[in-house]
Amino acid sequence: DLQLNYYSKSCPRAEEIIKEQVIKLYHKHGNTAVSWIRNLFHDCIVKSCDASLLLETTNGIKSEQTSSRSFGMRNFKYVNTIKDALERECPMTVSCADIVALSAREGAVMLGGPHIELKTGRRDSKESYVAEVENSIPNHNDSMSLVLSTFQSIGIDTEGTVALLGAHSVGRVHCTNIVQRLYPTVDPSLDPNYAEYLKGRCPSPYPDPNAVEYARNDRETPMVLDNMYYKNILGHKGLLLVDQQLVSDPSTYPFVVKMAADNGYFHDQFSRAVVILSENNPLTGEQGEIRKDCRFINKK
Ligand code: HEM
Ligand SMILES: [Ca+2]
Ligand SMILES: [Ca+2]
Repeated sequence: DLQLNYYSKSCPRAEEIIKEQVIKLYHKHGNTAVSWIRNLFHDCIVKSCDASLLLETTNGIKSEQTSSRSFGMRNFKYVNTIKDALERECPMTVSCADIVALSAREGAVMLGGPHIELKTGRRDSKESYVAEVENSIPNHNDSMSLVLSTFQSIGIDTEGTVALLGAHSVGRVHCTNIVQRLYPTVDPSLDPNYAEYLKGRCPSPYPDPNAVEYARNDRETPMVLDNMYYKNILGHKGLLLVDQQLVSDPSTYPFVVKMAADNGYFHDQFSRAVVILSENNPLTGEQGEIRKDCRFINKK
């Protein structure tokens, strides 16, 4: 089973090393911290928190990163920086799955979020589950009831789901994911002034998907994991349809109001939900393996 401080004997400085590396990377590329949080969601909700997301396409393996749901994900190469630091201290000991979990935890701290106590001892998958990605991760224009039932299926309740979407208080969205709400007519659930601003960011209804055209998720505090997200969506300034639906759906709306009013409550609920997400169906004991390189399964 997962336990607190799983590496206390085998690699006592493991958690400290991950923290040091996340801090270092944050100072070089602030958005790495944002990526670690998104990685946790995209890895853990697909089958298990098992670093399946990190596998690259090679003979016999098609990477989950190639799924359309992974669009916009970045900074995977810096996972290697963290793993290399761990390998130097304790070779073949710390799993990539625990790097996913703990880097997300430290990323949240760097972005002014809560410090979350997480168990460790996850092991790494020996396969990619690319075919399951689209069923496991909702699309940004799916209905709220589908989103809620997806999270429910891994034990995250409505309140926890509302809190997790608060991760959209940081980071960016590319224009391809926004333009349906701007052209040919502006979605009436968008604040008209905000829509004008977004049109400035995304001037074409047909953005080149390879162009680096995007808007920040939260114009107010784009690099702070705070409850500004909920204030924004209450003010009709949500970027994705899924964000705006938290306000229009009567089952989620009361939690939005509460989180908008109380950053501490948001952080508590976010922490609670991250723990559940990070403990989804882990590989433990003799299951899976400890990868040497997070991008590839070990050679036999
Ligand atoms: C139904 C649930 C969700 C949907 C449909 C969704 C969808 C998306 C989409 C479409 C983007 C923008 C990608 C782009 O255009 O570059 C995005 C960004 C992001 N998402 Fe989500 N998301 C969901 C839940 C979550 C959760 C639970 C987390 C973490 C706890 C999360 C963390 C992030 C982060 C941090 C970004 C910004 C990434 C960056 O700037 O590099 N999302 N999400
Ligand atoms: Ca996974
Ligand atoms: Ca923010």
